[in-house]
Amino acid sequence: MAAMLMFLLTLLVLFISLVFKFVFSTVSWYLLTPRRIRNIMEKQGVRGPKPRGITGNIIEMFNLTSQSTLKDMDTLNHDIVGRLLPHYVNWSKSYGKRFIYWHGIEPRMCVTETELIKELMTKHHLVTGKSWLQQQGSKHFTGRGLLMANGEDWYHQRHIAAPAFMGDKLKSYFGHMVECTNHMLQSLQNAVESGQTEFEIGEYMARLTADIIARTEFDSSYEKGKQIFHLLTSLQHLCAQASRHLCFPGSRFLPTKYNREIKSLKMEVDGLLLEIIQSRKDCVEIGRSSSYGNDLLGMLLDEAEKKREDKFKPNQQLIMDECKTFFFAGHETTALLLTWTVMLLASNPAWQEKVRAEVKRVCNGGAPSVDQLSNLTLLHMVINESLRLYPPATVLPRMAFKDMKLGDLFIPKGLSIWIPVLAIHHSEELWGKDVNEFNPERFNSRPFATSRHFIPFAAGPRNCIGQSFAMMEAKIILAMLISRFSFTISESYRHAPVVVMTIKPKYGVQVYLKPLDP
Ligand code: HEM
Repeated sequence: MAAMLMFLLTLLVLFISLVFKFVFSTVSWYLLTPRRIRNIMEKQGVRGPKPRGITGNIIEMFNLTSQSTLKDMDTLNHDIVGRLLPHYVNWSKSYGKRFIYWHGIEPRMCVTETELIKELMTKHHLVTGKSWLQQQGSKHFTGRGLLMANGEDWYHQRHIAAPAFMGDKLKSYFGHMVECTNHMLQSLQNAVESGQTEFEIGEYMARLTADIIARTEFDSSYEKGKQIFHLLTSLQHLCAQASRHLCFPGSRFLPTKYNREIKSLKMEVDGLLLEIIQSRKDCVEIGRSSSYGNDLLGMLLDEAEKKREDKFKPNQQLIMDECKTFFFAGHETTALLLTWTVMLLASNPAWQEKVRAEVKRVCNGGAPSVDQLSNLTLLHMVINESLRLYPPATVLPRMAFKDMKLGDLFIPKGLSIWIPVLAIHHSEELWGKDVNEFNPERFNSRPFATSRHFIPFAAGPRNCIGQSFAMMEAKIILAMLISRFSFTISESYRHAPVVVMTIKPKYGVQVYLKPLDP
């Protein structure tokens, strides 16, 4: 009896301490820490809009962007910051260059000063990273893949993936890129021959870049991986709404329609990826193949095999997360870059002609060779200008995991620093009066191309791992497209950029295509 009482008492004490711990961490998480961070930043003169309960400023941001993107833009101009980041415009007017706002309970300090940004990206990459809210938001999408990894995990994952994007390995993708582009050009040609004149070029670019990433990184193809790609796109759309669903304590555990939908999609994608991974393993086990393959998936499987005792050895879930990360990061961003560039060239015929003449001169009328790519300087300038006006990643987030100094500021642990890339790329102060005009000439001088306020691929050790891959791909595709077709913007094109994780044309980009004489 006494033993029984003792047991029940222990259970009770355990239960009370668990409840106490839960209450304390909830109060600290939702109230004390945000309040502490706010006080510290206010004392340093960093202020911002008043947060509303646990939703912070999310509702205000949501209402402002819903309003500003309700209609199409009146004309085809590139003055898009007020449309896509209306909250940034309002708050920077009221509170200055540095301000703090609340994404739910997560404090985010917006910074546009280039010196601070450089310091943050180059010096503090190991003590800053992706926040809990961001990680939770993409937990069922790209999971703990490279894009969302932090600290030592990030370091090891980056180390494993980096060789896939360098030197000869990178050059080895060239042939695949040309082959996939030829395939797309042929389907455009067939459509033209059957009488079609208008094309939504975004669809073609999305399919082409999916095909390229599938072939180069996973030895598959768009057609083979179609089901995975569609499921991933649906997952991405759901995850883009995550912040609205994650504000409330414990909301991620509730069986809401949103949570159920997202989990079931994730299970479906993972199931399909598992089949691909298993079939690679089976090929090695039964002796049909001597290695897991030369692509990124093969490298990850090799690593999992090699480092059996290592705590950083990629497990099955991480391999699947990495596949999803590279597919998402490596296909959509490049497709958008290409789509916006076609829109810009279609509405700027003089530049289209200049680039076409350069491609003709450099490539002698054929597809470019890997060595000729660096001679396509005008095309390079056009791509940069497109990345400046429509950077696929509009903001760069970094959360401080330790107290640190940034310039003259003391940054407390738990504060997220947000770099509004789109606003920096459209700053009149940094780029001059013609900031919202398409003028690739501004990239003619080298210092501009490498300047600190041009950061479409981020900067420092945690920059885009696929930057060279993306630039090579974009140059090949645009050079081949421009030498086969001339294009003008269609009357049905509606200029309506929106942000759904990345900057997208809401209704696609419709162009008229005309085949050129060979
Ligand atoms: C025009 C095309 C692209 C743009 C504009 C772009 C932009 C970016 C940016 C801004 C980041 C930093 C994100 C952050 O830290 O929050 C990033 C990271 C990343 N990108 Fe790209 N990217 C492009 C193409 C690619 C391609 C082709 C791949 C792979 C094949 C790729 C894979 C990645 C990965 C894995 C990361 C995470 C790197 C890390 O955290 O260490 N990206 N990209």
